[in-house]
Amino acid sequence: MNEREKVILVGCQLPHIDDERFFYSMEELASLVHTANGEVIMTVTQKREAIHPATYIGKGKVEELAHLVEQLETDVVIFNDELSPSQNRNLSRQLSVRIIDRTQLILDIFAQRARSKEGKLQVELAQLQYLLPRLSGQGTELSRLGGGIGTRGPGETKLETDRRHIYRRINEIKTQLKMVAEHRERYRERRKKNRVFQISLVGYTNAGKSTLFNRLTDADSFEENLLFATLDPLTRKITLPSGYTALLTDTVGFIQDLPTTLVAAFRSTLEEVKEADLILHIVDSSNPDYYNHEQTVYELLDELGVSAIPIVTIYNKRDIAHRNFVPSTKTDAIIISAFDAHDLHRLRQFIEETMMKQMVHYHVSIPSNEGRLLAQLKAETILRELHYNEESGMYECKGYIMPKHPLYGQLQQYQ
Ligand SMILES: Nc1nc2c(ncn2[C@@H]2O[C@H](COP(=O)(O)OP(=O)(O)OP(=O)(O)O)[C@@H](O)[C@H]2O)c(=O)[nH]1
Repeated sequence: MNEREKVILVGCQLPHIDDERFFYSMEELASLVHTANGEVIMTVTQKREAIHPATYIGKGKVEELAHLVEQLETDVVIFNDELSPSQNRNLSRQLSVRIIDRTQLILDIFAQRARSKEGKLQVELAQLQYLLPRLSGQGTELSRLGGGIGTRGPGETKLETDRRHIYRRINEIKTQLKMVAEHRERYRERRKKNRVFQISLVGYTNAGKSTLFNRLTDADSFEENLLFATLDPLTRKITLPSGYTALLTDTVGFIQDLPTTLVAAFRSTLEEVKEADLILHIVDSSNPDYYNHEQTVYELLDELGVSAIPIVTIYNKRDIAHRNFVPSTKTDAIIISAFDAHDLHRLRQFIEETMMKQMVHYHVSIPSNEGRLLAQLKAETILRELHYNEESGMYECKGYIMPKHPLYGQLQQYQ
């Protein structure tokens, strides 16, 4: 979508969707349009028993819409759902303006935002998969125009070339994606060997993940008041109050009713979460729909098969929390604002304490000539206490270590 295009939003409320849900989903669509740089000038909604098979909304509503499109000099009409290829065609014809559906809009945003090679490839794949059935829809029409029975119209020939081209590109992308995945696997193995504690940030889109990621890691990741600012996992070091460093990974924000083509494509960007030792679930406490957002994230995590990984909840945006907000999670939780320095300090402590619950306590006496071991304890474990005992000539160390860490075995001899 081009900058500041004038947009009319269209939504259809079916009997099983209550008013509140419908309202939020239209609000979310408006946010998506804002993210894509469009300007919403009007919202048109209709209550229906079922979607109209030919035009999505009813005949009268289409006429009303056509009128508005002209009157308001609209550039684009965006539907809050995925339109079938024929609905899209019929509506384009009757409204004589560009028609976009929710899937296409999300694909557009993903395309704008993808940064890594893998992200870009996945978006292109999803775009081509979206395009394929729509291309064939157009084809029947073109071939009808092009020639009689049994002959091949020019449109159809072009269509087949296009289609062959798309299939070829899809295969290329799949091969490249495989290579990228293999590379990631090797990288992951290396990280695992180093036994670093890995933390993943997950959450509904716009919850504040990138903001927290930046503030916790002192690195400038992409952060904006735009949905989906984060499309690719980013990993950086986080230093905790004891001086222990862990790895923190930011992930793609999730959204309800993500188009199926995208769920498949984007799941692999969440693969990193599977490797996490701890998941931090960020929730936007200022969003009135926060409870459903939480459930959406839980569902996704369940699908990913990561229910065995410890998870804690961070309720963010305390400064503007919604008046009805009550923490609803069964997990350990903390309420913070990413903009408050003191809260960030509390958060670091909270994270460290949570990590300690997964570690085992150690108390060892290290001879003073074991400088290397001491340095390792400082960097790779949570070292809570360290003092030199003059009498014994030993360093007394107390702290917490991951049981899977190779140092754990080594420490036994110094107990
Ligand atoms: N008032 C307030 N705003 C916040 C807070 N944390 C983040 N924000 C704002 O919320 C918006 C979204 O934050 P992001 O960090 O981009 O959100 P995200 O979860 O990474 O979003 P996606 O990349 O879309 O998944 C930005 O405008 C932030 O400035 C907070 O504690 N209080």
